Amino acid sequence: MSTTLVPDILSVEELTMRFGGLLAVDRVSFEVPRGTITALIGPNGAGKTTVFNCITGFYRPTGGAVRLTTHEGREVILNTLKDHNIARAGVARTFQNIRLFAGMTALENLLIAQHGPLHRATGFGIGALLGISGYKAAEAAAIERAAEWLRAIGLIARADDPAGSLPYGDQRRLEIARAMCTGPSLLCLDEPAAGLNPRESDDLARLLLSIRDGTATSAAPTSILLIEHDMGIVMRISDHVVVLDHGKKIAEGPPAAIRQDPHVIAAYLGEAEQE
Ligand SMILES: Nc1ncnc2c1ncn2[C@@H]1O[C@H](COP(=O)(O)OP(=O)(O)OP(=O)(O)O)[C@@H](O)[C@H]1O
Repeated sequence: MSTTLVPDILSVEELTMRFGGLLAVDRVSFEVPRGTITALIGPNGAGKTTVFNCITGFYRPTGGAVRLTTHEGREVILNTLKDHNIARAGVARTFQNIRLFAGMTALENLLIAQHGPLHRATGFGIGALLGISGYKAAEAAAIERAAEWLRAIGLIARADDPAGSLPYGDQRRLEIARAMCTGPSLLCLDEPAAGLNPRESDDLARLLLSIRDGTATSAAPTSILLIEHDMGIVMRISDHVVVLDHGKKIAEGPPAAIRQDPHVIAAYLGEAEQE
């Protein structure tokens, strides 16, 4: 879809997911252009979360393909991998419901996210237990990365507070920081603005733009795929919008065009206006 020579970060090709007799996703194709925030929108039951679950390995699609081209230019066919290998390939996600470790501190939540990379960095060896320097260096880097993200989301002063004691909007941003601590090529967010007040939504919008642009921390600019019902946020921060209805793609384009698309107005925005 992109007109540049840079490969899209994600390419979804003829993706199909059937649950028994229900065709939840019907030959859906779209791309997430590199360096963008791409939103996946549509009415309830349109198939958005199912598409997400196919991309992130929670479901094995009935048909079609999902290709990721990582930061380093490596192409990975995601639909053949298990979910932990998809995470390792560079796809991080958050869920509709908050899934932090509520009793652990904000900092601990961000360190746990880096457990796999930390151990890989040291060859899963006994060095970790013996405190050998390679492990110590990797551990220090993990703590520095966590601190950077805590600063980026304005929670460094609450690093040692249990995650469950934080206000809801802070927990939402902490989940995003946790996903970013894995150093993904693609960040997938399922309704990150759900339940946020207007100020929290503004904070979220700023955070997502800074993640896309690589200005949040020293991490590279990161492409984002976003499911979101809050049209205010979608229209404000998305570069590209894909619209599903009844399992099919009905429109795709920049937010300004999507806002005026008659199919979208009929299927989704029109419905919202009637509420
Ligand atoms: N595990 C499953 N088993 C059977 N049917 C499912 C399953 N997951 C989703 N569905 C069905 O697939 C269709 C698409 O659901 P999905 O959750 O992907 O929609 P959505 O666009 O994310 O909706 P919402 O905005 O309400 O979250 C729905 O009819 C849903 O009931």
